[in-house]
Amino acid sequence: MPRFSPWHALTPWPATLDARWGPWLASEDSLTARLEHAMPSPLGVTVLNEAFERPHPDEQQRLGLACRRHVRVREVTLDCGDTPWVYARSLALPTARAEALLARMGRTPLGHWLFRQSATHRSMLELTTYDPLGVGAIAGRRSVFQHPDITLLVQEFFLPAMTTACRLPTPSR
Ligand SMILES: C=C(O[C@@H]1C=C(C(=O)O)C=C[C@H]1O)C(=O)O
Repeated sequence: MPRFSPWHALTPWPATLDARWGPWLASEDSLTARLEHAMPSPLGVTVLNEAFERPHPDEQQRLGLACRRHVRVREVTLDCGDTPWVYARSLALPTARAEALLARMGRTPLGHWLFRQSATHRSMLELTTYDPLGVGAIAGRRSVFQHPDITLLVQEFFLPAMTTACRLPTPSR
């Protein structure tokens, strides 16, 4: 995925995004659960990448890392049947507990685990809109989940198939 434009706080709401995006971008409940509710077919998880990699500079900064040391990266799409609706890139600080947790996650959405944990704290959400292929902008959001077992930066990008299926207006740049 090409790099995106800068991240912005949720407020003030960006002029590039119609207010109908609000429930998808600003809600703090589980996106997985929200998608499962909206999808006409069962939600699936396609694991694209699970690796030990250096974060991108903006990710390093958001995780508060002083240097670009390796972190655990998980990239998935959340699919409606065979069609990817959301691309998610999540980065965990590499601890034994985080490794163990992500190793057993596989095709289970992280949201199913995260939102069952009472000890989880979620940071403020941030938004971005960008046009990765020059064919129309997409919206993204990110936040950091803090749990005794894992510190996780979750970045979610809403793909055109979902925009169309949910009758949402295409973001502008
Ligand atoms: C954070 C959540 O989990 C979702 C599941 C993910 C995964 O399995 O890798 C990644 C990002 C999220 O969209 C959520 O449901 O809100």
